[in-house]
Amino acid sequence: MDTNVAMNPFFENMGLLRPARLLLIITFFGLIFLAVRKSSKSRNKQLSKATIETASFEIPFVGHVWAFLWDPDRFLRFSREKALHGIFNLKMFRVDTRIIHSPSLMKSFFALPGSVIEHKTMGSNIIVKIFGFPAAEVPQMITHFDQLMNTFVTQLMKGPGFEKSWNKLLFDIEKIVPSIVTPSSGADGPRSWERTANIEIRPDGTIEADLFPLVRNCVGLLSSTEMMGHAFVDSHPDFLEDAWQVDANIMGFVFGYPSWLPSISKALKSRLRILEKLIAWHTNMETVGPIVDLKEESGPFDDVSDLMKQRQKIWSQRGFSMQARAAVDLSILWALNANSNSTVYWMLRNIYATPGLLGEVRREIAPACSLHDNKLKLDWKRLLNDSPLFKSCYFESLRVDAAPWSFKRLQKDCTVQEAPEDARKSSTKTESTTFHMKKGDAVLVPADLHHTDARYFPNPSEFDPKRFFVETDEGRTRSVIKTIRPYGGGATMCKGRFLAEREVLAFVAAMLTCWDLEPARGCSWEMNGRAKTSGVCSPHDKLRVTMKRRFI
Ligand code: HEM
Repeated sequence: MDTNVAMNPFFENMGLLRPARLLLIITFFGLIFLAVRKSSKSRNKQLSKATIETASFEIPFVGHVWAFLWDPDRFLRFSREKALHGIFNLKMFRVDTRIIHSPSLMKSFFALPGSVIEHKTMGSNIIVKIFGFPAAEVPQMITHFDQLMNTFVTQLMKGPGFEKSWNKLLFDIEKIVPSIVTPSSGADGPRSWERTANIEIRPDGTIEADLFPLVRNCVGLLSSTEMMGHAFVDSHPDFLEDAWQVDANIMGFVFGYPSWLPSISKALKSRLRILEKLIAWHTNMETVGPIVDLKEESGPFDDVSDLMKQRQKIWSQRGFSMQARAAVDLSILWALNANSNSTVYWMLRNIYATPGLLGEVRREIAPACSLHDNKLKLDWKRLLNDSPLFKSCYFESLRVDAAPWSFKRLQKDCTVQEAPEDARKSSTKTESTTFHMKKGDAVLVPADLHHTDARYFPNPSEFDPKRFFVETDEGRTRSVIKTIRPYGGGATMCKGRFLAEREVLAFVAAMLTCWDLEPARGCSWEMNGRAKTSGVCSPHDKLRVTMKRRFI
């Protein structure tokens, strides 16, 4: 007999206690069996399967295409109100297009693995269509996609580059904003943003300008210089004008509108001008070598951001063409400017347009914004963590003015789950519901369909920042983004979201501290509609303002 077994008291006593032990074991496993059965029964009770409802107005063969194209926003909102759940189906010709808009379903959908929502091929094809990336290099792009994307994560979201990036950006904001609309009297004539904003200086020293182009170009010039450095920006001082042309024709590029259409032809010329300058910039950088490894100064490329320096090394190591590098950099310039610049505009306008809010916000941020020697100093921690009203104005501006649509195609069958509280009818509110979707289905997540849903945001068209307030256990008020989705979700969720938040807050704080704005004659803070873009909306109207320095 094995001595170890003999010495073990359990086995020693086994013979004596066998019937009792057997009973014990049976009882033990019996209890486990009952518990498992009970829990699986109750799980089944709390989880029901449902088929995805199809929206009204389906026409044979074309499905919902007509209703959708006629007035997409109205049709989607109508269908949302009719549906039992936060998901419904549109037939686009023969393709099932699942529209998802409740918070739990969006979360469940964006959590699906990359094998279900493949993004590298789709992302690469998009940059071919919109930004002129060479189609022949798509396979190479897919291979190195993660390595290139990771530079955003380490530089703009976390890791050592993150703090450095936004500290640098803020350093320059502190210098630039007080002189933001002090027009140049340089020999080169007015800068492009001065021209597009139609700046006029009045005899009393006040400035009159079109607010949207002013804000969008000033913010753009600042952030693009931080990202690319002076060598690129100086080589093409009007690059932002060209970027706006591309931005205005994104959908035309995606759907391959013919190049003889005047707007597409103009946008193609703009794209070409930027690409040529970016190609020259990359070619010159290549002669210096990987700048990120240089111990000594790199001359005109010294002020290129670390993000771009790191990417230059990868481009070079992986042997991408200059055209490919330029096209992707154009997409970055676009991502950098397309949404945050407009958010600064909307946040300013919303604060001014809401009775009483301007004074309240100024009082809150005053301790975080101080002026010394005509330079603005921002206390970052305070602005970000101790200014709940101000931060909520940012979230509320994104809720009201950002309307990005995330579009995906499923590579595999999958299920998504809706939490009971998101079901629209009380009868379904006690249980979670799962929905099955098939390989090949299209999925659209229009963020604004949730942002305008009165069940989550009462009086959705009202600008009410306090809806983002939460009380902490210590009785403090904090601002929390809650369920809005201005940055999309999943693997392709915006990589610049932290940078954007800081950039927008810094710029708006600086503008509120340094300037008093008033609508010029014939204009008003009242909104006259918004034009939908791929992300944050553009204004329909032209708001001209007079600007007066608050501190001389
Ligand atoms: C308020 C400002 C911004 C908003 C509302 C915004 C919104 C978005 C949205 C909706 C997407 C697509 C997400 C999806 O596919 O689900 C996106 C992607 C992206 N954004 Fe932003 N963005 C902002 C600012 C920025 C800034 C300042 C940068 C800096 C470069 C940036 C960089 C990117 C990049 C690189 C992607 C592509 C991510 C990927 O495909 O993996 N964004 N953004």
